[in-house]
Amino acid sequence: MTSPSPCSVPTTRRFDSERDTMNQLRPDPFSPYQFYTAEQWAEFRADTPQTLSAEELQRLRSLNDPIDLGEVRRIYLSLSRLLSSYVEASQRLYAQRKRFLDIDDTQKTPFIIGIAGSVAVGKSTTSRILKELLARWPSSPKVDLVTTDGFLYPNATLRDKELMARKGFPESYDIGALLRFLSWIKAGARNVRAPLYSHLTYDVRDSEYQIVDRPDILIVEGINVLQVRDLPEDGKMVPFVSDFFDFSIYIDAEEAHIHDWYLERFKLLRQTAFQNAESFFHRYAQIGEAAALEIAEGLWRDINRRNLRENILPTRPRADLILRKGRDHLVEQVALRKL
Ligand SMILES: Nc1ncnc2c1ncn2[C@@H]1O[C@H](COP(=O)(O)OP(=O)(O)O)[C@@H](O)[C@H]1O
Ligand SMILES: CC(C)(COP(=O)(O)O)[C@@H](O)C(=O)NCCC(=O)O
Repeated sequence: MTSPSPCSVPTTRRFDSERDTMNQLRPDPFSPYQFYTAEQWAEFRADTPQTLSAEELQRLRSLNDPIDLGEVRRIYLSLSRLLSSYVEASQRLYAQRKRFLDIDDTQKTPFIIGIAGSVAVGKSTTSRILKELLARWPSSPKVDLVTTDGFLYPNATLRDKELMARKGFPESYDIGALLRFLSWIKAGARNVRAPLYSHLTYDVRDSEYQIVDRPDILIVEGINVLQVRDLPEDGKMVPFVSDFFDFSIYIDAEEAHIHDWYLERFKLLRQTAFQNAESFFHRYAQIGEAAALEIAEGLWRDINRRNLRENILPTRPRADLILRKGRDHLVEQVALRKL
């Protein structure tokens, strides 16, 4: 296959928010990333077969995500092919290291993919599609997906710590539990439990867990997965969640678009999930649309946008791959780390 050439000329793009103007993805000769338009990226698909049907895709996509099979062809098949070469290379390296150390065991180590990005940017859809595509490789690997919301502290604890308005910020997660989970997975432990979160009750589920049993590939999705922590002065060791990743992806979009998607989703949820009397947000289905949208604006501005600016967007340069979406949710640009 002849490789498509990357975009070499900086693209002139309009960024509405002041924040994005400072952080825009701008191809430059010294960037650690190689930039591709969606069309250039699509050529890397080569002969990777399209294994998803329209019905399956419908099931995988989130509420307000218009993703179609064309987008799977353009973006996700190339990504699946790239990841297959990373997984093969990592398995070879792992086997060589065992030979070097004269270790005689057949235990496998899962390949871990981290998926980061703002609330409402579409991480869930990307993660579910990747999970399906990777599981359909000819080698039929076992692929599991874990979301980090299960590792949030329960609401009772967040209330005690006065962190309810900081849900999703680094301090709202039990990072120790997430790190322990990842070390067990990497060590090849069997039947590791991951806690689960309910968007309906807006809380961690009580005594309900997902069992992760030695997958070949584990996808770990969450807004916080590329965050680094301050180093303590007492010399205590502080591993980062991303230390466990073999590959990481950041889903990116202009802040103004993510804001609109959050609001659009809130409107849709008012007509669907919030109608359920069990929903934490049920009261927002019962008030007028203008009042409900004002509340959604506040949640976006005071929690999710703040978190995006302070904790999430600053982690973008740590990703191996960045998928930059346009207004219509479709990926317009792909940046792959070359260094
Ligand atoms: N209040 C809610 N009620 C029901 N589902 C929700 C609610 N908020 C978010 N979701 C769903 O939870 C999933 C994760 O959402 P989010 O954390 O914003 O990440 P992303 O939009 O990047 O996937 C999405 O599928 C979304 O549709
Ligand atoms: C649960 C979330 C923090 C996302 O968690 P993640 O799976 O990314 O760890 C987010 O969906 C959320 O609830 N944010 C708080 C503000 C809000 O209600 O939108």
